[in-house]
Amino acid sequence: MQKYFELQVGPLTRQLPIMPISDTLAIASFVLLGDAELTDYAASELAKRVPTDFDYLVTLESKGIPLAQELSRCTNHAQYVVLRKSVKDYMRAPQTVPVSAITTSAPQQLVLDGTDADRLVAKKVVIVDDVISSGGSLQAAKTLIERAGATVVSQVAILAEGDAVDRTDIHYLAELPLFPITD
Ligand SMILES: Nc1ncnc2[nH]cnc12
Repeated sequence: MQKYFELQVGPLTRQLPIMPISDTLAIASFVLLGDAELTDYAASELAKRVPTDFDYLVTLESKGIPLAQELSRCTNHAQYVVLRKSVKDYMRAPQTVPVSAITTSAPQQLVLDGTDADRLVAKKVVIVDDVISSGGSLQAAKTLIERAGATVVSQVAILAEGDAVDRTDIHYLAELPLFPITD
């Protein structure tokens, strides 16, 4: 029988299906894409937690994109930057770093388009994502942003998962447990 974790974010409740991702670990599957209500609520709350003075939000493809869009609107920022998972033909001088993520077994990469890298030179950046878990994606994002000559002034997410709940260098709205599989 399908098991669920009840997630509470402020006044909003969601039933997240618990899905195995390996022989030993299951996660409560949090899919922000398509959840307009939660995206808007989370953005309005995160807007209170980001510094007043920053230049760009930077998010990671793909689940962070609607959140960055709405958070940009809430904080009056006309543009934000999306770090992609693959190099596209239309990119100029893309820069890549390897990344390991809890939900993807195959090696992944994170890509910053050179045009976006130029925009980030000497800028103050807030990284925004849906979930921070192992921190692998966040670290890769930070590496790309700093290589471009920008400074990360804050890191925010809707959820912190597993050990990320103890991090003091991120702001988040709710905790998400991991579910070890024992038999
Ligand atoms: N619990 C989760 N659900 C969806 N994506 C994730 N990425 C990291 N943890 C996740």
